Formats: sequence, C-alpha cells, structure tokens
Amino acid sequence: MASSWSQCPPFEFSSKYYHVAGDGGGCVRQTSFFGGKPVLNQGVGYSVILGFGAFFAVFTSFLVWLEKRYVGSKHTSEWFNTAGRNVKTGLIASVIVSQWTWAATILQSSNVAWEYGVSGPFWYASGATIQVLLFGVIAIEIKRKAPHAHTVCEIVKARWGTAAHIVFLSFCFLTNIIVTAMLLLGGSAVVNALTGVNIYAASFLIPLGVIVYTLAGGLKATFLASYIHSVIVHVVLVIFVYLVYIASSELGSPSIVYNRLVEVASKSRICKEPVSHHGQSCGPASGNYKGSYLTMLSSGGLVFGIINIVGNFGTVFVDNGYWVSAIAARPSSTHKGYLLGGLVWFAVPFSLATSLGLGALALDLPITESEASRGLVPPATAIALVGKGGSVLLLTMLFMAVTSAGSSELIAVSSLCTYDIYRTYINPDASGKKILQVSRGIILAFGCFMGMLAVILNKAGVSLGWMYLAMGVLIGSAVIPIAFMLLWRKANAIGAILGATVGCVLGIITWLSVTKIEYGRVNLDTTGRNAPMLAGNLVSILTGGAIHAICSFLSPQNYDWGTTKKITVVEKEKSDLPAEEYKEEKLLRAKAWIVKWGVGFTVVIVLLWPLLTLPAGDFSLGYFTFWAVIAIAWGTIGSIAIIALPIVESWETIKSVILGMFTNDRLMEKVEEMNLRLHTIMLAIPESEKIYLLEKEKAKRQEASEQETSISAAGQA
Ligand SMILES: NC(N)=O
Repeated sequence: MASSWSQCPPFEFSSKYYHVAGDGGGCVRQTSFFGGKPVLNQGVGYSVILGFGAFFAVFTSFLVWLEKRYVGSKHTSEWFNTAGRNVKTGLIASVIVSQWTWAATILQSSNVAWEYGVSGPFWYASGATIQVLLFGVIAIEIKRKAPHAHTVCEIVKARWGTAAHIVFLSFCFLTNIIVTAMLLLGGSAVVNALTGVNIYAASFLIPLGVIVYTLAGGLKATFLASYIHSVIVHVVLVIFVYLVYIASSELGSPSIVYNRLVEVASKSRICKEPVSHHGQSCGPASGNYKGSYLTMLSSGGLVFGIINIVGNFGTVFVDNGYWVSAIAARPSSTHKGYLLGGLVWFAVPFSLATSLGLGALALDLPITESEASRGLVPPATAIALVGKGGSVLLLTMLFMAVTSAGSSELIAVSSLCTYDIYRTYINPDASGKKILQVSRGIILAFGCFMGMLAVILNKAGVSLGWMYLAMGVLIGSAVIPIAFMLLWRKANAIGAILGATVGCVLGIITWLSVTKIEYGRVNLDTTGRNAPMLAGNLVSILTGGAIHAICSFLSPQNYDWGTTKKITVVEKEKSDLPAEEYKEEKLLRAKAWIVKWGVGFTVVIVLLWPLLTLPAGDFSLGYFTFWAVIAIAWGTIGSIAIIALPIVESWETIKSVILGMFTNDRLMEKVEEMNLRLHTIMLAIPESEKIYLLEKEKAKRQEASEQETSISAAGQA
C-alpha cells in the first residue's frame, strides 16, 4: 500500500503499471492495458478459432449421426427445424443458457462492473434474466395455442395476416442481425486484442465451424453443441470466480478485493495527467454514493439497469431463436426449462463480472475507456491474474459463447426464411426434402453474411457496448405487441403494426433528439451515452405497447386462436410424445406454475433484492463478503445443475448409444432385420401378438418362481 498519494507508484500492488518519468515529469501511469500488443501469438488465435471450430463441426456431426444410428431419429425437415418437439428440461435449460450467453454477457457485464462497481453485474444479470423467466409463460402458450408452429412469424400471420407478418418478420430479422453483430464484434475484438489475429479474418473465421455443424444436424446439432459449450463456459466461470475470491495470490479473498476497492476509489487519490489518464478508472466513481464501487446506490448502474431490461426484452421476445427452443421443448418440460435456464444464466454475468470486473478495479489495471467498451475488461483481469493461461481460458470461454449463440441465430434466421418466406410466399406445397434444402442454403448464406456484417461494423467503428445499449431503441417497440399476440385475445392487427413501427420511429427520434440537446452533436460517442439511450429505449418499448393497447381497446379482435391452431407441419410423423402431453388441463397447470415462479423470481430479482440492499449504503466488509459468497455459490450450484441434469435425464439414451457403439455393427443390423421380419409377420397374423404377450408373461412368472426357489435354497443351506 502507498504511504503517501504523491508517491510513485500510488499502490504497490499495481506498481508495474506506473513509472517515474526520466525528465522529472513525475509519476506516469501506463496509457492503456493492452497497448496494442497481443499477449498470445497468432498461432494460438488461429488454433482456437479453427481448431475448436473443426473439432465441434466433426464432434457434433458425429453425435447427431450416433443419435440417428442408435436411437433411430429420422432426419426429416421437421426434425431439422424442431428437434422432434421432445427435448427435456435439462437440455432445454442448457440450450437457453448457451443461447443467452453472448460475447456481451462475458464482456459487457464486466465493463459495467468496471464503470459502476457492484451494481453493474447485478443490473446486468437481473435485467437480462427476467425476460427468460417470463418467456416461460409465452413458451407454454405456444404449446396451447399454436402447437404445430415452427416460428413466431407463422403465428403472427395466422392471427393478424400478411401486413403484420411482413412487419414482424422485419423486426425479427433486425433482432437476429443485431445479436449476430454483437457476437462477432465482441468475439473478433477479443481475439484480435489477445492474439493479434486480424480482426476482419477473425470475423469471417469464427462462424465457419458453426456453419458446418448447423448444416449437418440442424436444431438438434445446435442443442448438443450447446450443452458442450455450456459445460466449458461454466467450468471456466467457476475457475475465474474461485481465482478472484479464493485462490489467486494477487487477490484471493473477498476482504482483499474489498480493501483494494476502497483504496482505488479514495477521494484523496491524485488522478491528474500523467498519474492517470482520461477515461481510466481512478478515484471516486462518479454518480455512486460516496464515490464508492461498493454500493447499489449508483445512478449510472440504475440507468444501465433500465436500458438493459428494455433491450433484453427485445432480444428474447423478438428473437425467433427463443420461440424455436420453446417449440422444440417437450410440453411438460418447457416451463421448467425456461425457469431453470434463466436462474442458472443469472450466474454467468453476476458471478463472472463480480469477479473479473471488480477484479480489474481492485488490481488498478490501466484499462482505457475504449478498451472497456470493446469488451476487454475480463481478458485484462484474466491476464493480470494468471498470465497467458488466463487469456487462453478466457478466449476459450468466449469462443464457446460466440459459437453456440451464433448457431442459434443461424437456425432462427434459417427457419424464418424457410417457413415464413419460402413456404409462405414462394412454395406453399414444398416437400420436406425441399424445406430441408432451403434451410441448409439459408444457413450457409446467413453464415457468410454474419462475417461481412462484422467487417462492416468494425470498419464503421461500432463497439459492442454501443450496440448493446442501442438494441432496445431499435427492437423494443415490437416486444409488447408480440407478447399480446399469445396473451390477449383483444389485441388487433392494426394496433400491432402501428405499435411496432411508430414506437420504433419515436424511439429513434427521441434518442437522437436527446443526444443533440444534451451534447450538441450526434455521433457514435454521444449517441452511446446513458441519457439518450435511456430515453430512446423507454419511448420505444412503452409507446409500442401503449399504441397497441389503445387500438385494441378501440377495436378489439376477440380472437379464439382457431387459425394459429391450424398451422400445419410439413411431414406428419408418429410422435414419441404421449397425447396427454398436450392435454389442456396439464398445460394450464404448467402455465399457472410458470406464472407463479416466473413472476415471483422477477419481483425478487428486480425489486426486492435491490431494495433490500439500499439500507446498506456503502457496503461494509461483512456485507461485501456475503455478496461475494452469493456470487460464488450461485456460480457453483448453477454450474453443477446445468452440467449434471441433461446427463441424468438422458441417461437411458446415452446408455443405449454406448451399447450400440460397442456392439458389433453387423450384429445390430441383423437384429434390426430380424425385428422387421417379426414385425411384418405379426402384422399379418393378428393373434400372434396376443400369443407373444402371453408367452412373455409366462416366461416372466417362471423366472420369478425360479429366483424364489434359489433364494430359499440358499437360505436353507
Ligand atoms: N444475453 C445477454 N443480454 O447477455
């Protein structure tokens, strides 16, 4: 610790980031953390991008083949786009977690921790969890009111007609483009900063492996890959959380982190040039109670929280990916999958940013505003704590997040193009084979487009942080109309169209006007500030909903979901699902369950929890330790649940695949052929089935009585 503030370095623990100027210019802080120099060589960068990409392409395609070979799934267009509508709770939860874990979840959450302190990770996590919990209600309504739909826009068209279909299709595509852009902006910036791989090359190469496995296996492939990605993300998450709060020699306990956070935010700290530079963290946090990083009383944190809530409603409710996952879920698993997925996902930004984001402040790293906005806070902390190993871990985690969320975006766009454009407007009688061909063509085309988009945005200087705040202004207006579609029978088409379009235009006008009034000029920097973003986000979502509500009250539709129930499947197949899965009473019970728990947890995490923290003001050491323990426990328990549950639930399938793999293939073929012959014989002779069942029963009884005899003989001996 420094004995005096004028001393250089100001803190011994961060001495390597300061030096004394030779010309008597005093204490000088390093001007940036990365200084434009990568810590890893380009070979590591290409190995991660291409190596993991190739590995997942081969491995996931292999898993899909195993499923086809030993479980007997038929690879029809329905299977490709809906995964058989039979996916269980654990896998759905893991899919939700990996689909919702973006580059921003890992990077931007730590950026807001670095800006606002403890409130940043909290508002990031709570402000983006509630949408998933509440979407559970929509997911059950899909099962009740549009059980054969493939996309959200099919439901829009069935209920509100062609004009609304075109409007909402545009909003859905815009959402996919925004999310994809953020994935690649974050992914390419970190790969470039850590390894020096050209940012444009990274933008094109990251989606490559994803395209291959999504092409090969469709939705099921992305689900299987998502599970593996989730496992890796959670293992790395736990490693980082334990490093910061338990194991690292640089930090290693909540009390060290706490004391350092108090020291770096001290009012008496000198923050003039060159002891610190503009945009680096130094001294009290502006807008926070007593300038402390250890308080929930942060105006910046709260404003970010509100923007975050609005924007993320858009990227869940208007992203076809979440509709596709709900459609793929087994009806009895849907609501539980979304609740579990949401609660486990909370840990990713909360636990990770409470560790790596606060860690960056506690280590007094010389990160610049521009580095933070590009998502470089967590890699900086990872490097400061464990050197190159840390950067490889973070790179791996980020690659998993980008590729699994990217594959979900590919499927979301492909199903929209296939069912809502091709099957609706071009070839309504398309066969399953044709649908499959088109789905694959779109995946390839959108995959290439993803790369080009990232290049354009990187060239335009758009950062991940800017895009993250702007998303709600652009798509927020479509959220309430889309929710009304399945929840409110009075909601009419004209209100939905006006709400979404006028809300969006008003949101953009407000955003740019507030920027001009507040800062005098409109550019990427000023439009990215909190006040204009807050105004634009709120106007967009609220006017969208208000316009739709007013129009619907004036001219209610009084809809009975008759046309949405008539949406047809392409290939009619015998489903493995028992008919009672779709029984109305069962689905109503599931709806009541998710309303209770989804709304309950929403109230707890966006109202109760923050309100209860207010009396704490500036956290004491004990309070912060409790906070850190929650972050550690949530991260650990969530990780165990998301890793173990899908395996436990699918254990029978895994066993039969393993058995199949280790049994002679030719033998399996013979058994299958014999089975087919016997089946044909039984069909031809109806009594044979009855005789077979009687014989089976007789054999069972005989076996049981033989066992009893041998047990009593053993007892007598
Ligand atoms: N998925 C998000 N908002 O990180």
